[in-house]
Amino acid sequence: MKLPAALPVLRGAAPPADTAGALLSVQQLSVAYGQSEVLHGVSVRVEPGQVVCVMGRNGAGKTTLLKGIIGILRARSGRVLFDGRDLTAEPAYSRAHAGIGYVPQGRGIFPQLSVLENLLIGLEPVGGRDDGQLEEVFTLFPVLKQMARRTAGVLSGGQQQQLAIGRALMGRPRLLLLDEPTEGIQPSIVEQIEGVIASLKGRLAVLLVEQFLDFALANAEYCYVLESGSVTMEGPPAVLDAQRLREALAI
Ligand SMILES: Nc1ncnc2c1ncn2[C@@H]1O[C@H](COP(=O)(O)OP(=O)(O)OP(=O)(O)O)[C@@H](O)[C@H]1O
Repeated sequence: MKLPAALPVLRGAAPPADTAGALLSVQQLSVAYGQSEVLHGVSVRVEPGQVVCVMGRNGAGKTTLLKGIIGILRARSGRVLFDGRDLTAEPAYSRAHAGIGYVPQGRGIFPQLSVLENLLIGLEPVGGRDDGQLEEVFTLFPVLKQMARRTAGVLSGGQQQQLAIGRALMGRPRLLLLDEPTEGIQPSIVEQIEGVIASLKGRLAVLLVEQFLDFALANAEYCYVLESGSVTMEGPPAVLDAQRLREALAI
């Protein structure tokens, strides 16, 4: 993808004060591992149906941000609001029940269980009810239907990624957190995952962590760049300074 010509960097742009209309509003979130704070006052906003990308080099704090949003890691300070509801003190399962789906880096599938069993586990946030999600997931990822009875551990990396996304979709999330879905995946599957994200656009909001710049810029409507645990750039892909972006991502 051709990057746009250099335009102003929106460094240190003030976080949106109002949360009206936002599906997700992360406000000045700080997260620490023990005494070591790695996320410093990060503010991120996702509108309903919007695809938003978080970029940054290794160790910038992208995964920590997603874990702070889903509640695997607790906030040291700041707030996580979802659909106007303050989830900051809520455990991860409450956030999943509220409508946040999470596809962790490395996929987090259960290798000993079958593909179908993995998918059915994804129904937990909706009380085990399948109102057609399984067929929808099979339509999005036909290979999962073909391999439904197979042990998930035998799937290729790309198939496991599809399974992880499919499992998250079984819970009918309104926001999907995707941590590096293209990592270690062959180009044809990257295209397929890109197609799925495109097909989800408008129906479901996606907060995508991605190091693959072209993938991020092609798919996101708004981007944040994290450096050392802080947002240093943000804006729609067309207004991000291409040179500065490459420097921030060390490309
Ligand atoms: N369990 C942990 N205990 C202590 N420090 C951690 C832990 N997990 C991550 N960190 C540190 O927190 C910082 C941010 O890590 P994080 O995994 O969020 O970065 P990232 O941007 O997702 O990187 P990557 O692209 O490599 O996944 C890094 O300095 C990392 O070493």
